[in-house]
Amino acid sequence: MADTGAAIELVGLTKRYPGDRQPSVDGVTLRVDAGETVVFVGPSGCGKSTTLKMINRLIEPSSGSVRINGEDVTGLDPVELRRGIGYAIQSSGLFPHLTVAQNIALVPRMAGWSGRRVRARVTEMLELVGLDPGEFRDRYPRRLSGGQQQRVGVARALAADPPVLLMDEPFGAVDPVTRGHLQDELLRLQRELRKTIVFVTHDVDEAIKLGDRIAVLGERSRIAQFDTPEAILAHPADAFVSGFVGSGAALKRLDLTRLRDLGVPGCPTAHQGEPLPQVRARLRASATDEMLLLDRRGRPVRWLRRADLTHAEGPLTEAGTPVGGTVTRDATLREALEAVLTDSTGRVAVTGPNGVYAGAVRLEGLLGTVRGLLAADRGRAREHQRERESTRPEPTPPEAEGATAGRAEGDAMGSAG
Ligand SMILES: Nc1ncnc2c1ncn2[C@@H]1O[C@H](COP(=O)(O)OP(=O)(O)OP(=O)(O)O)[C@@H](O)[C@H]1O
Repeated sequence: MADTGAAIELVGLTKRYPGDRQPSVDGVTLRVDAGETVVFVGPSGCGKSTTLKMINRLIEPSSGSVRINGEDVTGLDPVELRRGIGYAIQSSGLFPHLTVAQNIALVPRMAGWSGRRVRARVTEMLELVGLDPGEFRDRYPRRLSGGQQQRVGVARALAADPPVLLMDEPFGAVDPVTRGHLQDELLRLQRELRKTIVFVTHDVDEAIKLGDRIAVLGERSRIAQFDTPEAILAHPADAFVSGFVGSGAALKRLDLTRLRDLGVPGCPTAHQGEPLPQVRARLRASATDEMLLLDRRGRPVRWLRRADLTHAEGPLTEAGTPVGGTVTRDATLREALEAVLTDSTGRVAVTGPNGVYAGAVRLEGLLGTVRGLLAADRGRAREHQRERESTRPEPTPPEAEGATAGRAEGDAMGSAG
């Protein structure tokens, strides 16, 4: 049975490595809700990994606390604690002398599961991450590609069904295409499992794609902004965040919404074999100049304009122009925009399962939708900011400011979400 997420609270979490004058992580305060994916993103060396490893106590905090479902974990036995927290890292961290199955089975075995239950779980986990158990179970890690190793790493992290999953650049070591697939897999898994995930990356696009919320971290893990990807793109809190988010924020935003989220607009359709006068009448009665001809299985095959129908004499299957590219209802707005921009007449048919007609999008309509979306994001982000400002603590007296500035900002941002 799936153990779904647990809330995580970091309170004034600080790490000063021995011999360092400055802490590497300075007073991080934030809350990750149960079942949420929060991504820590920030420049190299800002303390993302250190913050993450303090959650499962691979690194002991110098001060501050971590609470999981309200319980302070700094008092727990670290080994016991780590059994309840999945952990996936960039190099996959697989033991080279153990097979795939043995690697995945490690934590369930330590937790005392029966051999039968462990074997069933290994099979289930391999299927979950898209690897054929028969083919991969008995392989050693050296006989896997980088992407396959990372999948096994994720399977191992999930094997004991922990409510919390920590992921430290888990897809950092693979090519961009495989990385995209692994990200899609994680999104799919997360829709099913609803774990609480803290994910570290320095790739802002990855953060935008995967995070329910993103914590943009600056030096010493100071929280520069903690908000939804939409709000961060629409309204970066300061120059550091906008510099980090980079150019093209509006285009990045288009990746966050899929056509199906918006409801795909329809367009008039005709079926092969329908009488021509009936088809002409339908197009005349519609507000548009063009319709889609569907084949016997309901798949769009040709675009028909009024003039095509006026001159049509033979079967409709030879009238008009063939449907070139189509997009599915799962396409992101960016993919849909790309498709209409490359179509010579600025429209594209949308399909559902089995290529069946689901609607059509046009350049003008899509641009209007995108403008509306960006304006709504800006409105919401401004609203968030006003809320944050109204809950910000009273200004610190000048003499104490230097000592607590980082902490106070972390508190204000952390409580905002
Ligand atoms: N074991 C350690 N001993 C001393 N200093 C350390 C140790 N681990 C990390 N640091 C220092 O702490 C700071 C933060 O490191 P950390 O690995 O947490 O950053 P990061 O944001 O995850 O970086 P990256 O994106 O490059 O992995 C760095 O200045 C690093 O040199």
